[in-house]
Amino acid sequence: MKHSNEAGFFGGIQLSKKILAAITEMGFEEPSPIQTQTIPLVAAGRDVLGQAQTGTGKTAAFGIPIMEKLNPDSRQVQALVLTPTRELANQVAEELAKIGKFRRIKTLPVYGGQPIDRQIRALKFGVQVVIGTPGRLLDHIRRGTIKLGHVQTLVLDEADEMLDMGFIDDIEDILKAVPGERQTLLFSATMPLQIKSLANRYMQDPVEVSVSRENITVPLIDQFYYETRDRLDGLCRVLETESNARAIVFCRTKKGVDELTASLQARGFMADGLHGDLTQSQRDRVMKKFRDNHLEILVATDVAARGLDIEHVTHVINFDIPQDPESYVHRIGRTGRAGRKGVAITFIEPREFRQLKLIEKSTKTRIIRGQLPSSADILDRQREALKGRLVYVMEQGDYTAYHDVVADLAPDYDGLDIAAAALKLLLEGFREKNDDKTHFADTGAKKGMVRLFINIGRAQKIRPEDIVRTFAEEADLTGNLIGAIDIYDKFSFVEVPADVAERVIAAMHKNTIKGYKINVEPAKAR
Ligand SMILES: Nc1ncnc2c1ncn2[C@@H]1O[C@H](COP(=O)(O)OP(=O)(O)OP(=O)(O)O)[C@@H](O)[C@H]1O
Ligand SMILES: [Mg+2]
Repeated sequence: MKHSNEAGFFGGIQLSKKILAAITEMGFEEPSPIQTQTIPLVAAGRDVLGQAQTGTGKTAAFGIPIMEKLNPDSRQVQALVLTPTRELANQVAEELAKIGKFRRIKTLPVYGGQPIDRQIRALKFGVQVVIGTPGRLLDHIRRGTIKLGHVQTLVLDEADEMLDMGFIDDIEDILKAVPGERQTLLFSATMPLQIKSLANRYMQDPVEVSVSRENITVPLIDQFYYETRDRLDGLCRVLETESNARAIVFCRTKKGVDELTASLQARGFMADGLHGDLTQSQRDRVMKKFRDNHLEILVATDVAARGLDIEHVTHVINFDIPQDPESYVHRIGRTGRAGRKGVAITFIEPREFRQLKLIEKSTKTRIIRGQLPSSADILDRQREALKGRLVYVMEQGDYTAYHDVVADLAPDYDGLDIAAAALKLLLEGFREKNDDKTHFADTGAKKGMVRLFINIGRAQKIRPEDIVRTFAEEADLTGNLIGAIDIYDKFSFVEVPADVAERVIAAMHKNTIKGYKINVEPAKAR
């Protein structure tokens, strides 16, 4: 190869100048342990079963030697990488493209939910590396729109997931389309024994590289659990105390994701949801928002558990406890990546304690019992944050319009008192004394009314009129209620007279609108 005489070193590994320039541009200075151990093996053509903790550079561990070996002058697909999710296919494609940039190697992500015609055109034009999810790849294989006869290297990223029941048939079908004489690479942070033995069927004399057999979770992640019966309240407390958090919150089901997203949005958090029932363009939009830091909270199913590398995720929160220890390892691994610190929080109900212990045992880690922040803690933090914002406003200097207010009060009140009262007003809002008979929090509702939060999930076909009518009928509040209900934006809130609020909630709990279960609860004060 013509580049082989111009070489340099990445740690102790010899690489061509072009690859070295690319990874230097990516900010890589030293290889990570999995890279040190596997790059030479992959370069030498061996089959490798690679296991290393989340966020320790497994992508480049296979990506660097693959991009080094490929022939950029041939337009045949020479390497095929399989990933379990579309988002991961995209991300791996991008990382490989960066590594191969100066060798002008073309990579193409191929997954469902994207127009197939565009993919077919790109494949026809010729690419050297395809990164795809099994379903769409099979589609191309069956249509004859992808030729895999020149594949030299096959990678199963998240190998244990790919060889798990859900994907195994598809994988076997794809294997039939690639040459038997090939290099096979399997990577994951978790490699259960039964998967390992299964893997042997697809590999030839594989070398097993295991960087962290003992400790499969990342030591830089502080792991806590909170035991509570009101997880939504607990989550809000956590999120409210962490003012600069960028969190991924995992739920067990798609419906759970929708409901939690709506609840968080209704409480004013910048949150959005990700799961497999959304359209691809919705998924792309949410991912982009989160990556660009336009979202504080990504609420997701396990579709986001594996492989995703999003900068500066500070917290991973298991709103629902993961189904198995592997899922726990991968979920929390979305934080604490590439040497950064992270926090993982798992909410459990008392009956889930055993499940938590099982996770602790099989991951050989300790998950420390945490104390949920009290309302006083939250206020403390908010006061601190307020101080910062106040200084900012003073530095900006654009508040002379309020001088008169202070000047009016100044003869009768102390300046320190005026300022402190103004801050209290800002943080806690305005509440008249004696207006607090119910347990409903002050949410800024009109006097004598309370605000109820309506969780309509994804039942977006419901019109405001349907809600009003059902409220009126079912709570037996015909007549006077209808005029009293105010529908707010996205019809997330209604305001009802304080004295009927309890009845409305009870009646709506038994009820559905157009077949959808509608959850109604008192809105939380913010
Ligand atoms: N040698 C290196 N030096 C600095 N950063 C690196 C190095 N290798 C990889 N990285 C960066 O570390 C981050 C994590 O890498 P990667 O996504 O490959 O981890 P992973 O081991 O595949 O994790 P997971 O198990 O979650 O899939 C990425 O942002 C990647 O660019
Ligand atoms: Mg990975």
